[in-house]
Amino acid sequence: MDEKWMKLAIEMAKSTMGQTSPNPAVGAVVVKEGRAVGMGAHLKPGEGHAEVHALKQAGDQAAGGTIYVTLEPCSHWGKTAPCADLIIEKKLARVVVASVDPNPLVAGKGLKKLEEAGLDVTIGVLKKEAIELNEFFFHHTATQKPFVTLKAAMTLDGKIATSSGSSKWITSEEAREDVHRDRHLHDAILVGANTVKEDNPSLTARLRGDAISPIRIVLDTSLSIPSTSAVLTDGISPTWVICGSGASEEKERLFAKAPHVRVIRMLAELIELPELLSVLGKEKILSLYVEGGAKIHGAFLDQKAVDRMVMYIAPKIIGSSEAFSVFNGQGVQTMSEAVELSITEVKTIGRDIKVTAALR
Ligand SMILES: Nc1c(/N=C/[C@H](O)[C@H](O)[C@H](O)COP(=O)(O)O)[nH]c(=O)[nH]c1=O
Ligand SMILES: Nc1c(N[C@@H]2O[C@H](COP(=O)(O)O)[C@@H](O)[C@H]2O)[nH]c(=O)[nH]c1=O
Ligand SMILES: [Zn+2]
Repeated sequence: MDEKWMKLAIEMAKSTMGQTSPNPAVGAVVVKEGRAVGMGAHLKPGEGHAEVHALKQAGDQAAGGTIYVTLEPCSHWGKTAPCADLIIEKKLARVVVASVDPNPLVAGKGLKKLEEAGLDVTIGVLKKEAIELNEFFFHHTATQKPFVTLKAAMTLDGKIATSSGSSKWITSEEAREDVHRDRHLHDAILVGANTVKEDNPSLTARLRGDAISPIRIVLDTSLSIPSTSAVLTDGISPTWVICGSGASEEKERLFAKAPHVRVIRMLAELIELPELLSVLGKEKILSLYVEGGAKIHGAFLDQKAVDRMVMYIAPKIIGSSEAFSVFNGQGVQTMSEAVELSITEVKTIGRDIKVTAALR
């Protein structure tokens, strides 16, 4: 029966993915004599944790019951009171946890507190599913840098635009909606100055129904994008323009006039990815969706700053040696240096294919 209740907790946590960052997505169910008496998920950073919602609903039926949580109950004072203490106070008899919380403030302390208070603690029920749920949170806790997903949309012959720069559209409506779903799941989306100049993209998650648009990050060493660009003027979601140390102060002031725009100046002349990722990590960006173009993709590949590749392939051929391929930059000279991946998913979306691969 443990799996049945943990499955419910995981389903609830899954439904909140994309809205809890920089906190993990967490689900909790309180069960008493075989019946669910309380359930809840963490809905927004700074608000109640999953356990708090579930225990509130359970009321005094929680005493003597079991609580199933997808993540180890926290034991520290963050923006909210520690859940481990609340579980003890409400006299639960048993706690079932799917995954341990890697946050150094919690890591094992919550479980220890519960065991010392005499509760029966079970760990690891549906652990794999629970960890997959919070891959971005666990990665950021371990590295202090965002989990990087690199996404490209290409023709069957590996091009992202014709020699004249035409690229609308390569993939179909359904595939582009799938992209918007992935944008919703990431804290930030990143493109280079050339993509802004070529496509003037909005980089928002415009799903049928509701979606959360990520923070839009534009790598623009010399602040060269037009001040009329959609990302600078539409005010739909925050835009952070990253520039080199030598970019014009005048342009910086002009861009930063819009309330939703921030200019972040790097220490180096050129934007170095390791510095960028640690700056974003400090800004609590747990996940970064790198949408292009070829120069950006080349830089992330050359510097091995990618955790997952998502390739959309359309059944179209455009040919020409002048057409734009997916990765500019250095690349490798011999096949033995090729970047090795393991393909984790292949699926068709409408007439396109989506290939997801993890770096080995
Ligand atoms: N050209 C294609 C893409 N092109 C992606 C570009 O990098 C840029 O993000 C687009 O112009 C998206 O703009 P917006 O944010 O929707 O306004 N991406 C895709 O998945 N398929 C394509 O065919
Ligand atoms: N969201 C969540 C937990 N999140 C844990 O607590 C930290 C955030 O604390 P606070 O700033 O107080 O919200 C977060 O980094 C993670 O370690 N823990 C839980 O017991 N249940 C929850 O539902
Ligand atoms: Zn908590």
